[in-house]
Amino acid sequence: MSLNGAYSTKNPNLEQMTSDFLYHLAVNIPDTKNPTDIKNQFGHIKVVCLGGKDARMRELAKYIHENVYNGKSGSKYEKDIFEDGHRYAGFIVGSVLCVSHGVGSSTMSVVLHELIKLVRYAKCVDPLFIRIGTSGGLGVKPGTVVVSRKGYNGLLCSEYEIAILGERVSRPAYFDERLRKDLLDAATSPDGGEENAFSVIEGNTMGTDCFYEGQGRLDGASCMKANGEPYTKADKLNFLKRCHDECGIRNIEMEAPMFAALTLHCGIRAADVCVTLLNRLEGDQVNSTKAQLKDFEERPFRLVARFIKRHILSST
Ligand SMILES: O=P(O)(O)O[C@@H]1C[C@H](O)[C@@H](CO)O1
Ligand SMILES: O=c1cc[nH]c(=O)[nH]1
Repeated sequence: MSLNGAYSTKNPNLEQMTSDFLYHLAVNIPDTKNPTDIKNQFGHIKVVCLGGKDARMRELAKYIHENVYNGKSGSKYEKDIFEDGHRYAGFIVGSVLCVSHGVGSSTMSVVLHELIKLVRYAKCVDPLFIRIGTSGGLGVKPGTVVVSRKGYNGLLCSEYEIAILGERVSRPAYFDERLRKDLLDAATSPDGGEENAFSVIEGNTMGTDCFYEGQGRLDGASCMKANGEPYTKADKLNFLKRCHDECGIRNIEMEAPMFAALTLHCGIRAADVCVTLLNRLEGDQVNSTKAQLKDFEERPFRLVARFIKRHILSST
């Protein structure tokens, strides 16, 4: 399903707040009814790209400057605009904001809440949020880029569950269909031929709260089942095959259900675009060389940059 662009925060208390401080971004909004500075700085943003590492987001800003704006973005894209918060890094390049989110849903949800408020204060029009990440693949060649349909949690449910006021709250976790299709379209040349030297596929994405046991790895500090017995390679492969066959999961990372759920809840169109670093049916250790990792991490950049050129900048 695709959203209509009418996004909103889901918090009536914000209407009563005359000022706001986005603590982790160190962004001050002294007058929420008339946030002129915020509008001037961020009002033109059309795409917010998110990814785990500060350095990757800095690289992405540079890549977009060079490849989307042909070196003429006119932006100080190397300046970390959130550096005073000492938590996340942010870089503006043209109408794109690139922000790091750390590892996992808890660190990403903090920056996501603050960014959703930020785009709303800035009155950005139909901003798109795209996560540009890495993941472990399931039955796909390392280096494949997966554009997610739905996020699944580690219990194989497509939902994000959070404890709020001592109660379990569960929210659906699917990504925007139109945005996914536009991203997949950007993987092909106008005549329908494959432009990429790598595969771009759609699939479901499992996002877990743990890189090791949560993803069925055998190489964590612990490797135990619910009954306290160690799990075996066969147990792991059984689970990963269930993920693949029963749920259509093609990659595993640590943010998809939360990211899908919070953006959907607030009416923000979002996508998860992750490269797979390894095939988890073949192993657990991420031991790509530095050069391979650079090549792999750049693949989602290439897709998203082409999407921005084709679907965002061409319509302005
Ligand atoms: O965006 P990144 O590459 O950081 O995303 C994945 C999922 C976790 O955050 C992390 C685990 O290594 O990488
Ligand atoms: O296997 C992997 C690789 C990257 N990120 C993950 O969360 N899992």
